[in-house]
Amino acid sequence: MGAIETDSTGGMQSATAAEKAQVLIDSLPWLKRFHGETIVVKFGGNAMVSPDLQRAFAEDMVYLRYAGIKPVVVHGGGPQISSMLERLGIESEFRGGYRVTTPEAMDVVRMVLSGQVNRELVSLINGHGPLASGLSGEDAGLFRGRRRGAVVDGVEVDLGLVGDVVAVDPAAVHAQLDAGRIPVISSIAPDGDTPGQSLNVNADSAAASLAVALGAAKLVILTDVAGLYRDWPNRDSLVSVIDVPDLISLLPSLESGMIPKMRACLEAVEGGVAKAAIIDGRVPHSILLEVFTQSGIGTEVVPGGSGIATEGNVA
Ligand SMILES: Nc1ncnc2c1ncn2[C@@H]1O[C@H](COP(=O)(O)OP(=O)(O)O)[C@@H](O)[C@H]1O
Ligand SMILES: CC(=O)N[C@@H](CCC(=O)OP(=O)(O)O)C(=O)O
Repeated sequence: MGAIETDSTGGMQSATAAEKAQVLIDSLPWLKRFHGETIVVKFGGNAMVSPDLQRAFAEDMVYLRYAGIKPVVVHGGGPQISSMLERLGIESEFRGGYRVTTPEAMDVVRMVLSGQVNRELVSLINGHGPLASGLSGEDAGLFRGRRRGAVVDGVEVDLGLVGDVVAVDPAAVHAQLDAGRIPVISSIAPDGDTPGQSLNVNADSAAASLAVALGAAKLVILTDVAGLYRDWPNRDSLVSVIDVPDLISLLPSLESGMIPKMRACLEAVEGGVAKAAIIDGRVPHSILLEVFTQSGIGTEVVPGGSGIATEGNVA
């Protein structure tokens, strides 16, 4: 598409009819590849801070749905939780990429994710028709969680009410998909060991567990950077494709938010999802570019074993 002039927002201001048609035709192999398939999309809190980006994201989900693909949204809301905690004067800190979650903070996490962010996304999608339906990981036995800690600088850290998803019953999601809906899921899980207790699950990790349970064709994680940087924050070290063995060796050197994200990609691909991608949610409609173009954007994690990692050559 090098010949097409674009404006500052990436719009095709002066594309000819033939060029516009070519863009549509170029998507044909991907429409065929993903028709009838499930794609789990994780929408991160940092990628959803702008109302315009939220609206574009909702359009993309509707577009995928009408293209015959089954999108399933798992959302975070870390910045939104932090801002509510601050307003309420409740302290919170991150250790090893996870929020240390007290019982008081857990109430806020649940209120913001299931009561605010989930509702906003559902209503934005439903501005296009009655398509989206909100769920929490607590609904209909969707997720079962177990408390986890973290190891920071070689020391075991208690994260409080933070958990991993250890079992998924995707029946409720299948029911929504069968009804033609777009499920929108918040990352809260009931604690399988303590009835009545909810756990705060990192949304990347929840999305990966769900992608595996659904047998999704792809997991796409939207965030606020262009992808994985091998040598963060060196902007020349963006990784375009990385295979599982290479990612496993890179994981111990990663920092903060990238740790759960790359662990999630690993879990998804090792669980049978053919590809997991980290893409830049700040680019409007980045998900369409990821799904419907040859090179995709951002960083793709693939099973591999062939040492195919490449840097600095993102499309
Ligand atoms: N190696 C890395 N590559 C890319 N980003 C990194 C890396 N290490 C740390 N980061 C940080 O991780 C952040 C993304 O994680 P996070 O803030 O949790 O996003 P989200 O809200 O989308 O889940 C980036 O904005 C960046 O600051
Ligand atoms: C345990 C843990 O850290 N949970 C996250 C859940 C939300 C989330 O993952 O949001 P993003 O996708 O926007 O980062 C949190 O409390 O912030």
